[in-house]
Amino acid sequence: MSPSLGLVVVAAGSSRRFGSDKLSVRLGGRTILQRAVGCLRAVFPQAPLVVVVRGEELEARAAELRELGVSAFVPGGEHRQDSVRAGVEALPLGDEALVAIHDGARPFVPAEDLRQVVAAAEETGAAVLAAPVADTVKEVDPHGRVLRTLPRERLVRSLTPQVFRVGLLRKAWQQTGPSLWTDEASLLESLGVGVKAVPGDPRNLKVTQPQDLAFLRGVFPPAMRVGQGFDVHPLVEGRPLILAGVTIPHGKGLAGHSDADVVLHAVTDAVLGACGGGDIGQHFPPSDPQWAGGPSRVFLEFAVARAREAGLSVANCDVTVLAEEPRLAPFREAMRENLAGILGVLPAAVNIKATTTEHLGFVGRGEGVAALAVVLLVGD
Ligand SMILES: Nc1ccn([C@@H]2O[C@H](COP(=O)(O)OP(=O)(O)OP(=O)(O)O)[C@@H](O)[C@H]2O)c(=O)n1
Ligand SMILES: C[C@](O)(CO)[C@H](O)COP(=O)(O)O
Repeated sequence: MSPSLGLVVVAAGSSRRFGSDKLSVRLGGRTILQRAVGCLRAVFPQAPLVVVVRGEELEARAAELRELGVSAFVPGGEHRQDSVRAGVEALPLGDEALVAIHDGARPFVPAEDLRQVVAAAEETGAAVLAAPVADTVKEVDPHGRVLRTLPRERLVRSLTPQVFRVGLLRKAWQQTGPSLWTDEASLLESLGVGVKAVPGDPRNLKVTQPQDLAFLRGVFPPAMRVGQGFDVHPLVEGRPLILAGVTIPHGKGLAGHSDADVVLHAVTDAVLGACGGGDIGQHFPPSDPQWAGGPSRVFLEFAVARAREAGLSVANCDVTVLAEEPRLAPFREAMRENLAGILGVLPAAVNIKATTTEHLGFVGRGEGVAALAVVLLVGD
């Protein structure tokens, strides 16, 4: 039995007005296209879903959307309406079925809006989501001279999804010539088909220009992940004391497999912790001779790269060093700058504190140095 509802997301545009690939921009940790497709998939988990993409992006988009149960990716056409047609014709739908057509550039559709517009189309054969107009709307001539003010109470902005009986669309495509339509509702209207406007959430915005993102970043706040790290190394004769990559003159230094930079180790664990990347020993085991005596910045660079792969970058880092001696205040700025450089942030986003333990415990007896770190990662 063929399905009663199919879904099409059009994503084959050129983002000309935006200036770069807008559908790949991340909002709250997911791309605009992932969010647009995800809105439909969440409400209709079983419906066949076609995503129409630019020919050269077929593979990349398939990878990007692999968890969303897309039935097929098809190449788009020159205009949005060509892409819509390619998507609808790729679905296994009879004339009586409904198809919901959605812009890949609209990342926010409330589930209830989607259910309402489909329900309206079941009744009428053609329905679109539509938002009220808040401004006074005027018609102007090509020179910008106002011709008239339109009656605002009867105006709405046409959104997507737009839902139609497939047979109505097929008939319309047969009957019309090469005219351009900015949406499928206008195509049907031109043939006298009644289209129901269903009130939709005004936050269902189509990303068209870069400034549209400012609004949507409020709808999808960035992901925030916090991580903590802790490390200890023994203080011994005959080793340099290296903290946050800075060599500090002192009679003793820290013992360890690498350069034993206790600060960088604690920060590495904090970054790994924040992005769910395990811990330093897992990635750089002390049993592996290649890290013997090596600089610990390699470990932190690895952790930062790991976070970046997850779409996260460092917002700030706070470190506490526990050492009875030497006094670290004279080296604090150098340590801060070095650490900031590795984390890829300004020094103002890094804070280094030092404290003794009042002669208590292994730190107090001068047997070792400990470091605690907290890192905040933010997504884009
Ligand atoms: N030939 C086209 C043109 C547009 N679209 C899709 O239709 C939606 C609405 O189009 P628009 O916002 O105009 O996107 P772009 O065409 O990418 O933008 P621009 O006109 O600025 O190039 C977008 O999801 C876009 O990817 C499409 O699939 N095929
Ligand atoms: C379909 C649409 O999103 C409804 O408002 C709009 O018409 C698309 O227009 P565009 O020029 O393709 O961005």
